[in-house]
Amino acid sequence: MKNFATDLQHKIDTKTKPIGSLGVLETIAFKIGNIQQTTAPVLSKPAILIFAGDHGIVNAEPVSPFPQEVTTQMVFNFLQGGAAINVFCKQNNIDLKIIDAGVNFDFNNVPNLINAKINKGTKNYSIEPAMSIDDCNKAILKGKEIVTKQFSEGTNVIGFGEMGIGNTSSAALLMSLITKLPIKNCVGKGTGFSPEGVRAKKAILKKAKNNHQQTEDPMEILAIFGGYEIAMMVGAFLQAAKLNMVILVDGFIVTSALLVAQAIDKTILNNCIFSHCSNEQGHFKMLEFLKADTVLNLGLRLGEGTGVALVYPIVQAAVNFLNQMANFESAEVTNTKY
Ligand SMILES: O=C(O)c1ccc[n+]([C@@H]2O[C@H](COP(=O)([O-])O)[C@@H](O)[C@H]2O)c1
Ligand SMILES: Cc1cc2nc[nH]c2cc1C
Repeated sequence: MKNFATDLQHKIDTKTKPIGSLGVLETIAFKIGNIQQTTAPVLSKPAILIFAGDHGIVNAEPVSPFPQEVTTQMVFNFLQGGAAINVFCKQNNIDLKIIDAGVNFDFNNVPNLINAKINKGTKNYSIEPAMSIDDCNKAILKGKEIVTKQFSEGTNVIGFGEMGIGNTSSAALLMSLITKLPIKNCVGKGTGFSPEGVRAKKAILKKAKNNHQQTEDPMEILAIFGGYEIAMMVGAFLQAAKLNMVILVDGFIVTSALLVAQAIDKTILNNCIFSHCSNEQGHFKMLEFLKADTVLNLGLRLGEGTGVALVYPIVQAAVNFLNQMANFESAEVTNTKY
């Protein structure tokens, strides 16, 4: 008896094209068909959720060339439609939501901003855990709740973006603890540090890592070194997989949240498509750890979910060829004899 995967592969292989000639689009089509367990998958109401949060360490140590207030300023920029992610979402008809996960500013019911604030930024993990386990859990729950709401609005394909000055440092620490790679392989220039800046950042983060009891528990690692936006994305990943959505994975910080989420539940990876390889040194090794192939390699290093917004038309094209192309028989095209 033939199984489902064989039927799906047969449908892909009998389209009017040489076998394999649509390359990565064929891999994507197979993956989405497999997620939805159908040979005629549908993508509905694509959405990107941007989680924003501040990091206590930023005001104490030189881990970013930008000051903390840029997180707040960029949240206003997202709400006004002026950021890169706004432009790309508009171009590709992607629903965009902005979430205050833990920004160090009182927004006081600013229209269109989803208020999920747990605290006004994390604590400085050079000296104490960034979050209490309790607050970290609250963030995870909020992330789950927000994804459930988006799903109830009809979304079955989702991506996450983030904004948080200093969050490449958190991401590097999470990466180092989960992959067991040394800090030096996980730290990069972030928003644009000079080589000297990166050197100092590595020394600060190595010291911060050694200031805490080493643990292998993903929840503890997240609470000690994470951020509210990262913890909320961990919850978002877990819930999106539970709801069997197609999950599009963005750059370095978003993938660090996925590293934590997959340490809690490995099966999440079955639902993930990786948009791009970020230019942040460390992302490539993160992807290698996850055995993940990416679709784009555009030298992106922005975050916000921009890789996801840019890859979406290609993902849609994969589903469209599967649903709309003729096959050799229907189009009466002669297939290979050999
Ligand atoms: O997504 C990426 O690969 C990425 C790589 C480097 C930087 N970023 C963005 O830059 C910010 C963090 O950089 P930093 O230098 O402040 O740690 C944060 O807002 C991220 O969205 C994002
Ligand atoms: C300007 C700016 C825009 C960003 N978008 C995501 N991270 C960012 C960091 C900075 C500094």
